[in-house]
Amino acid sequence: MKNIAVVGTGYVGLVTGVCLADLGHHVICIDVDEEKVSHMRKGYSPIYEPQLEGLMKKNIEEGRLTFTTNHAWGIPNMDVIFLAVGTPQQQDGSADLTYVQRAVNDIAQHINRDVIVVNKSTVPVGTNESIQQYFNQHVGELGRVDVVSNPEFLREGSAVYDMFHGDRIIIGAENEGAALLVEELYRRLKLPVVKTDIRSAEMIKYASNAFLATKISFINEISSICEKVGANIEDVAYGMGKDRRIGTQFLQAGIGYGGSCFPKDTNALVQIAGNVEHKFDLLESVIHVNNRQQVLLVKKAKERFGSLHGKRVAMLGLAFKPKTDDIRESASVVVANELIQEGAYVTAYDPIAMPNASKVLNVEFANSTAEALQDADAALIITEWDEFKQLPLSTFSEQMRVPMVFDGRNCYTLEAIQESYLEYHSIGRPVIGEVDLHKFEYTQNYLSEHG
Ligand SMILES: NC(=O)c1ccc[n+]([C@@H]2O[C@H](COP(=O)([O-])OP(=O)(O)OC[C@H]3O[C@@H](n4cnc5c(N)ncnc54)[C@H](O)[C@@H]3O)[C@@H](O)[C@H]2O)c1
Ligand SMILES: O=c1ccn([C@@H]2O[C@H](COP(=O)(O)OP(=O)(O)O[C@H]3O[C@H](CO)[C@@H](O)[C@H](O)[C@H]3O)[C@@H](O)[C@H]2O)c(=O)[nH]1
Repeated sequence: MKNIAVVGTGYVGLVTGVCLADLGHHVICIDVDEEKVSHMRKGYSPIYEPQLEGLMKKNIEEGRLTFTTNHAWGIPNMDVIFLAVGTPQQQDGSADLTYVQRAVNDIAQHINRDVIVVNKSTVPVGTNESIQQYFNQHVGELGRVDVVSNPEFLREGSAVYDMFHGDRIIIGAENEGAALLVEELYRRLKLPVVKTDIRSAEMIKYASNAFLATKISFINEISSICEKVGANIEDVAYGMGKDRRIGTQFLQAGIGYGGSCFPKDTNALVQIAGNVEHKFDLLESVIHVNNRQQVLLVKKAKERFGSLHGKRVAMLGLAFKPKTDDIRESASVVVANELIQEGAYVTAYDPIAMPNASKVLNVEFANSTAEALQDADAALIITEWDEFKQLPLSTFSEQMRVPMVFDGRNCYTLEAIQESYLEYHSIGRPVIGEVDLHKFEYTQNYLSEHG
């Protein structure tokens, strides 16, 4: 069992640290965010991620997991140092490597022996070679550093599960001994290991995310054609996915992909490809389709009402996907801002993500689905939380002023909708029901005039 430091304790670093500790290693998680660290020391996870907190507490109690803000305490005497800091998007779409550079500098200052630095941050091809050169120049006589690229493929909302049951572990290394040692760290997981050179490992990460994003934009384009020709995207995706060469996963049509990875990684790969010789036209279209898809519900609602000015709109779901409190690049942010711009009054509800959303969204927040739907003229479903999928459809008709639903995640079967009193617009499927908007307008005018 090895002594491991993990630098950067966000989604990737914390899950990596906790899971490596659970495999039996001694892990010190280092983060510059003092509040986060003091929280984690007490066994509280700063992020909502199923299974994570329980596993964290267990490994703290069993003495294999500690947290610090102090690189000088965490870095010396380690066998392996994982790097898992953020690589956000810059204005031009390329990856911002500021945090990586700072963390590498922090690590270099405190290395006192031979060590392997394993990079899990998603970085442009060539970055890990630059990191290797930096260590070669700055660590000197105190120890030899071997940099290994080990990109991460976990999904938020199922991160712990993915760590233990991933499809593959990618190890990119120039030094065979370093690659073997990293493989050994994960041995108990019994997962397939792909060993390659560093540049190919870096490329595997970007290419994988770009391909998955392409699948989503492809099925979203097909869903628009389904709407035009009267086909049903659910049946089309199922029928396509049964072909094992295509596969059923990532063919869920909706209001586009969000999150901290697909948007930034697709943009970064477009930048890596460049503007002239290898211009990545296909991926640029994927991004364009996704931007269009994120505003689709607002477009549909606007078309249906004529104008959204003064309408009360309920937004169900804010997280970029279920089972996470992350709203980074979520369609909800785009949708809320569009609605506000159109002059609508927005009330939003999300089972988990409201504290994060309240930092960036200027909307009203409700305490429950029913409260959000109260007197609404339209409901927009943004995230397919089970809570919404299991909602009796009568809740919409009972709570809303106008029972008009725009479902961006196809949460309900058309059969169930047919038995409800809703007008229901979804993605790539026929519209069901038709409310008489004149009747509702008349009632509203009558009530406002006569009290
Ligand atoms: N979030 C995901 O699902 C996911 C999955 C696979 C890969 N990735 C990649 O992994 C990397 C990390 O992503 P994330 O979502 O975990 O980021 P994050 O923003 O959640 O966490 C990064 C953490 O690093 C800390 N940090 C920054 N500089 C530091 C330093 N010098 N020393 C110590 N700590 C420092 C920050 O305080 C923060 O807590 C990114 O490159 C991302 O693209 C993310
Ligand atoms: O069929 C689908 C599948 C996903 N999505 C959307 O795509 C986004 C991303 O979903 P998902 O991939 O499940 O979550 P992430 O946590 O962003 O994980 C992706 O990004 C991570 C960061 O790089 C990688 O590690 C993972 O392998 C990769 O799946 C979300 O907005 C989903 O709603 C769809 O619209 N349709």
